[in-house]
Amino acid sequence: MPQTLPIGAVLTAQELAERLADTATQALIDEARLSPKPGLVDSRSSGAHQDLTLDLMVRSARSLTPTFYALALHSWQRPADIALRQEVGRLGRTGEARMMAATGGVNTHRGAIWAMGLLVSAVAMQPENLMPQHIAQRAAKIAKLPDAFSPKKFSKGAHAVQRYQVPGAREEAQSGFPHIIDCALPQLHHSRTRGASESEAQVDALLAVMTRLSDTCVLSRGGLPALEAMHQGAQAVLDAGGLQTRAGKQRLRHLEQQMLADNASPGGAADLLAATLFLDRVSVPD
Ligand SMILES: CC(C)(COP(=O)(O)OP(=O)(O)OC[C@H]1O[C@@H](n2cnc3c(N)ncnc32)[C@H](O[C@H]2O[C@H](COP(=O)(O)OP(=O)(O)OP(=O)(O)O)[C@@H](O)[C@H]2O)[C@@H]1O)[C@@H](O)C(=O)NCCC(=O)NCCS
Ligand SMILES: Nc1ncnc2[nH]cnc12
Repeated sequence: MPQTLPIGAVLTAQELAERLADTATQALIDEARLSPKPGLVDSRSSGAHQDLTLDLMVRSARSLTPTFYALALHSWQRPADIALRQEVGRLGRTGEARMMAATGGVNTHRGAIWAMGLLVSAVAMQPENLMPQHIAQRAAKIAKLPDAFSPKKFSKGAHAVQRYQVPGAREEAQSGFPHIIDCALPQLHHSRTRGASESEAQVDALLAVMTRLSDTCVLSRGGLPALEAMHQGAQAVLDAGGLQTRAGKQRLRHLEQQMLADNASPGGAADLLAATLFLDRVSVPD
């Protein structure tokens, strides 16, 4: 069962930062190991990826602990203002550089650094207010502020957002992580309540995100047909009762075959699942 993090006003900034950094890192590792995940790296295979392995994902996650620690420490009891936005942006870019150094230049967790980094900051800003929706709203406030030092360079995500006129990673954060708050967390709780095992409940939470997210990784690799196939396939698994049921497992195998045929990987949904696991472990219920 997931550990509840006993965060309280009694923790020093350093103690809180250490706990948040460890919890964020573990959430990334748990996401990477979770199986079966269609198209993604998991404990069975590298999914649709040629340049990723589970070992690389775990190494990448571990390289990010100091970044999450620094984000928490610098955000401790601070308001969401331009100064904090710039600090968070600088630390996030340092994290991206650490990740690239740890993986030999492979992008394993860029989207995760963004989502998890903002949520780690948001917890540390107000550690006495730990309702998931409130944490996500604080993260959104930082994400909406401009970062004058952000380099203007090409990204596949920004290209997909423009080409398909859909929200991407930036917009997900700016709108308060609706796919975590309205899809993944409720599904996680629902599946647990229905008696699913912890890993089945986590896969169901991933699928709940995959039913609706405009995942720019899927769009970049397979365009709109691949995205629509993912939405429908993930919904079909949940309609059959999720991973807990025989029919759900069968439909998941079908979704996986479809995604591999499309060369599609829901990297954005995976990042949001990791962020969901983090929030599930540090927040208090609404
Ligand atoms: C705001 C940034 C996230 C930059 O965003 P942008 O869209 O411009 O850039 P991308 O570099 O494309 O990164 C976006 C990543 O976000 C994930 N994602 C995709 N869709 C969504 C969505 N709808 N909602 C949320 N998250 C989403 C996804 O990350 C995962 O996929 C990565 C692998 O992607 P890619 O390199 O395309 O890989 P492949 O398909 O495998 O490539 P090939 O093999 O085909 O070559 C992986 O990293 C996952 O994490 C998107 O990739 C943000 O980065 C930013 O502005 N940062 C600046 C620093 C900052 O301000 N930080 C503050 C907080 S710490
Ligand atoms: N498990 C995973 N496989 C591929 N890309 C990812 N991005 C984040 N988690 C991932």
